[in-house]
Amino acid sequence: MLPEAFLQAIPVLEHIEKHQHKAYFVGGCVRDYLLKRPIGDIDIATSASPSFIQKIFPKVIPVGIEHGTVIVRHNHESFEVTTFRIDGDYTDKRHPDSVVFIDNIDKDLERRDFTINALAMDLNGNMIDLFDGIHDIENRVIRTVGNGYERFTEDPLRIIRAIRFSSQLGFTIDPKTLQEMKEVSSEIKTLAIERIANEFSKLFAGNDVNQALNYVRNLQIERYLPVFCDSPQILFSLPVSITPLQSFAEVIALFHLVNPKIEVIRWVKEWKCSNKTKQEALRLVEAYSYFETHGLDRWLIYQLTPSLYKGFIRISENLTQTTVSLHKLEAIEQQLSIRLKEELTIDGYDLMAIFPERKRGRWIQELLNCIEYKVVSGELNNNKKEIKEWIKWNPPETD
Ligand SMILES: Nc1ccn([C@@H]2O[C@H](COP(=O)(O)OP(=O)(O)OP(=O)(O)O)[C@@H](O)[C@H]2O)c(=O)n1
Ligand SMILES: [Mg+2]
Repeated sequence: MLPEAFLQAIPVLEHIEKHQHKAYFVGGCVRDYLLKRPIGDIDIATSASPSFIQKIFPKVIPVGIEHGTVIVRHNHESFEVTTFRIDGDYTDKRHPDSVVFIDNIDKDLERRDFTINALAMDLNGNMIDLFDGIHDIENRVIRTVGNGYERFTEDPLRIIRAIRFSSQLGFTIDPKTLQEMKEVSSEIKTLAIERIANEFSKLFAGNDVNQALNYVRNLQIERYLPVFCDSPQILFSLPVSITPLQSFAEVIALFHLVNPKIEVIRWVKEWKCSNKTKQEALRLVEAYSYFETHGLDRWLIYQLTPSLYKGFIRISENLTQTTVSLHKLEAIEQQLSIRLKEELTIDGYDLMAIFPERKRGRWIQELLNCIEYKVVSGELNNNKKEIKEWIKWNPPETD
């Protein structure tokens, strides 16, 4: 019996086959199925043209129709359906200049990156394995389909993908493939940084991140990566054995904490990260720096917010070799009397009313920050009367 993810896609394959076209599961989903790993996205390859797929399914999103890819929506799920194709040259290193649709899957599998990704499976679970992908899965090896030099030149991102798969799957890279990666590695500098960042996030999240980082160091890939290219030693500054990180924000935070001269802002800018990544990295750094001097306390937990607890734990684990328990963070969270500044029972207007003779100014924000700290750390109750009383005895200095 196929896993649930495949079962949901079966009606899509059946519908294509009903129209006298071939359809297979391909790529990562087949690999992960054989490895009994959780299945991510389901990719389907077919002999039907994109326009034919658009005709026979009611809901089709033409995401990359010029390369033969559409998304079929079925039962509120999305399936990437790509027409069998052979690729022309890749002048932009990302998209082939031209693609030719074909009606046979063999050549389609031949253009793919690694043998473990070049498997196809039909509706009944029968495998098409033209390049010994199953053998390589059994032996836990990453090997290119055919000539590695060509595969990596077509898309140099595959060099980083190979290392990412070694991290995620714990596979080793075949020596010949590794040599070919080395030969083409300088082409990495032609890639869009967002694509590299996406692979790097997955690389750092893999269970075998340390093996993967050794590959990165051995191939000296840092020469072609922003920030690292100016300070190659930072790749060697990490603890010898790190535990996986689950987001690029965590990666940036860790690198900044071990190399404080390189600011988070520079990482974010040169790696073209989102604002969300930037904010998370800054918070993690701030929290960890506070933790180093104050240890775990309510103020730390309050600043961190629950969505970053696990990231904070992973950063601490990498830097202190001791484990901070999630349970402990949550227990401290329970003690918090407020979770947000807005929950304070006092605001700027109240402060101005207490000191009517004072002009508006920085003192208001500073006093509010001070009250916020005292309430969070439990020195003051979040009670308007009590806070006012405290202010009376501790009036702010004049600006
Ligand atoms: N540069 C690339 C990217 C993808 N592929 C092929 O397209 C398939 C789907 O690509 P993608 O979803 O990016 O990778 P997956 O192998 O499915 O891995 P993931 O688990 O990350 O989805 C791959 O298996 C591989 O056959 C390729 O040959 N070259
Ligand atoms: Mg995939």
